[in-house]
Amino acid sequence: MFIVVLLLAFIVVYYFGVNRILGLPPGPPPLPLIGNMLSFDWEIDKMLLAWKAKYGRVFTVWMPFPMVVIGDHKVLQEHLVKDGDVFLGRKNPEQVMDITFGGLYGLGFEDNSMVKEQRKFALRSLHESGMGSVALEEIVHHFAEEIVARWRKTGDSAVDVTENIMRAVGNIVWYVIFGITLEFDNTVLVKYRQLQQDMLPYLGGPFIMFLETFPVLRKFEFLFGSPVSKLRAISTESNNYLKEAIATVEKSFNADDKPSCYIEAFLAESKKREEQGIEKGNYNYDQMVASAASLWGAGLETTVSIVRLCILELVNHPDAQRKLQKEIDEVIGKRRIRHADLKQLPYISAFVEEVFRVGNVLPINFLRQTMQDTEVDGWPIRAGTTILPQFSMVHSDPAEFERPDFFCPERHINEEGQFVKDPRITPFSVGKRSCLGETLAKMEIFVMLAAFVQNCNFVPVNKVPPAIEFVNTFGRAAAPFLVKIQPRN
Ligand code: HEM
Repeated sequence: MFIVVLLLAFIVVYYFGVNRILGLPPGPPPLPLIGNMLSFDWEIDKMLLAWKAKYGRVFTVWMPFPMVVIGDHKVLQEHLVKDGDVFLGRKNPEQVMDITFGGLYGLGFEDNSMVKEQRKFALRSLHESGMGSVALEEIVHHFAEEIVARWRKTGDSAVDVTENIMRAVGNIVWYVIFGITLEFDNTVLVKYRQLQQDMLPYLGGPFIMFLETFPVLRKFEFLFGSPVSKLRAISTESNNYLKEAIATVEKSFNADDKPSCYIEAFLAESKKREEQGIEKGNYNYDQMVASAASLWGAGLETTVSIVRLCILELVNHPDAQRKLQKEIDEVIGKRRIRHADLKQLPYISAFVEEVFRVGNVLPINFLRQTMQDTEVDGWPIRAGTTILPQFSMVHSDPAEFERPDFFCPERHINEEGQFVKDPRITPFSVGKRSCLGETLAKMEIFVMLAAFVQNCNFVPVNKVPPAIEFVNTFGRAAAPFLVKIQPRN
């Protein structure tokens, strides 16, 4: 009896007082072990906005470990941008990284001690080997035109646009990593992508989710149907695709040539260190494989998701589609559209900005970790605290955007008809861990969308356009939909 009373007293104190005792900002009361997980809803931003209304613009949520949520534009700018180095760390999924890559490697979930060096190297090498270049834009055009040619032949059929977009975006990321593209119908990328999808049920399963908080559970995996060994088997198979591609780059690699992709730049740095007798440090094979996986993982589904959503919005908003086509017809005509033309195309900029606002491709942003003691909005925050910079909450906050669920590119057009960039819309996040591929993603999305509407009309299969519904897992994407594609003259 005494133990039961003690246990109940502990639960009550924990429920009402744990945030205060730990000096964390207030938030929904958590339960021991499971935190706020019972309240979890995949409509994450709606759930978080309700808590923001109740607890303030900085609050604590336990999933099941505590994280300080920032979903306010001003606070994000004031702290994550101005104090970038303080918010540089990640709360890394250490167990998942150990199972899939043998440790904290890659770009995104690397060890916090190597983030500055590896991020700087990746940014420099991606730019030196062509990210943002006209040559890469040519490749995007090539794939956009291949898709247009295929779609223009689809006649009266109902088309799922996903696979063609995936093949194009997948090839572009592959090119950035390995310096080659594959034939459009080559199945390697489709198979590799399928393996990533096969991992999702295990990654999202309760056992793996709890493993991060209670690593001791790994000893009892036999009780849970061995999700760890299944995850390890799939990731070994998928890493083998990357290892084969790396081996091909190694065969033709010449250290005297300018690197043409991320892997060549990595090999060059590693060789330089070897020749100079410097410790190879983080320029090792495991880091190279995991970085390739990070670039693919971060660059594929995100971009595919936004391009698909552009098409879904076009079908749902025929007026917007006509405006885009009119703008392109008047400014560009029939010639190939260049990324540099964007300045003269305010409506397409506004359309993409609005897709970014409603798209929110990461339902929960990557978690950060404070590198030193600091304060956020008046709350003292200790080094090592997990931070969730949930910028997407800003995008769907009715206090920031009138009728946030309503898709309206005109929000971003001023009275003079010019596009006005809204600083509150930050789909690539903010601060020193923001997206590494922003330049590439924006160029891909613009070039593809422009080529698609210049050459095709997207119309509903029936009279009513497909519903705009989202499927949330680790990424957020529009549910499968079909459209009809009519060639424009
Ligand atoms: C529409 C497309 C994309 C969107 C919306 C997007 C968005 C994001 C977001 C929100 C983050 C997390 C930032 C944070 O921690 O706060 C991120 C990280 C990252 N993205 Fe992207 N991304 C896109 C495309 C790409 C592409 C094309 C690449 C490269 C090929 C890429 C590479 C990365 C990497 C490596 C990181 C981890 C950065 C770090 O941890 O320092 N992303 N991205």
